[in-house]
Amino acid sequence: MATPSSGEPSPAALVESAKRAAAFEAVKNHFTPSMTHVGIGSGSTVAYVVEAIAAAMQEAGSNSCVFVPTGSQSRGLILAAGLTAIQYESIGEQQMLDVAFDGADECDADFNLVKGGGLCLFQEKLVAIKAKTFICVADFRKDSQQLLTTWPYIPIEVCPMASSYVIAALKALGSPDPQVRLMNTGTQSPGNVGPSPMKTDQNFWIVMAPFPPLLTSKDASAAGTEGKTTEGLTGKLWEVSQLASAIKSIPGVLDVGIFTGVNGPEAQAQEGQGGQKPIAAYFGMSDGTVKVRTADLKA
Ligand SMILES: O=C[C@H](O)[C@H](O)[C@H](O)COP(=O)(O)O
Repeated sequence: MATPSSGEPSPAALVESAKRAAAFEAVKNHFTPSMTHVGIGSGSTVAYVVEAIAAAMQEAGSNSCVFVPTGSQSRGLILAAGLTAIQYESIGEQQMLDVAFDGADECDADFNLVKGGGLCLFQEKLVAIKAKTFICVADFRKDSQQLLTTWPYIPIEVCPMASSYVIAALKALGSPDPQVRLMNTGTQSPGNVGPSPMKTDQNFWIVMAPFPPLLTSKDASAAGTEGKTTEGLTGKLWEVSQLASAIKSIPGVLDVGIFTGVNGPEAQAQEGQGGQKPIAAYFGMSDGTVKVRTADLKA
């Protein structure tokens, strides 16, 4: 395999600088130190969001904003940056977060997301739907027309005792080979015959469910299927939100790593609070620029 000549950044370094550029641009456009409550997602890209927020707060000499984490890794990032973390449970019923920032494994043309590739999805969804606006921050690999084009599976958080039942139900929905996500370590304790399942912050398991690429609602309307499944070349094709609700309704599923439905302003126009979908997605590109996709806010 060819190695980059000296002086050229490696592919991994390019991805990291793309994540950082996207994070700093998103924070510049959507965070102000006068905000009071901000949600912080999980994953490697969000680390740069926290870095950018901490720098903005330090520059403003402000320390009045509190941050709501989406799991143990997220909480660690907030505290390590010298920021104040509060528990999700302590947020009042009517209190909304000014904004929430989070990463994604894939973002489609209609701002539906796949999330949970780093085992976090349930708390991320709780935080997203408590935010007035949700901003997605990612690198160029995550920018897609349809979900599951590049990312290979839907992460689903399940109660361990129900995992076999959930897997059978996912096969019935058309997933070719759903699997419990296992630790990729060779270490085994005596009597333990194989690697253990990875555990989420809720002590649940993740089932990885591959499906053919998911139709956006526009794709489904154009195909005349109105959100129902259709037979494609690779088997059943699902519209994103139909599949998300079919999976969510399987007994034993805590939540599904598809963020879909409405965004924050659309939810508020319907007298709700926040929404699962971001209003903007920032993608750091390999050439150092940042591509910004902004939802058409009709609400
Ligand atoms: O489980 C993890 C979260 O959903 C992450 O936000 C997502 O996997 C993206 O992570 P990263 O920024 O590391 O690509």
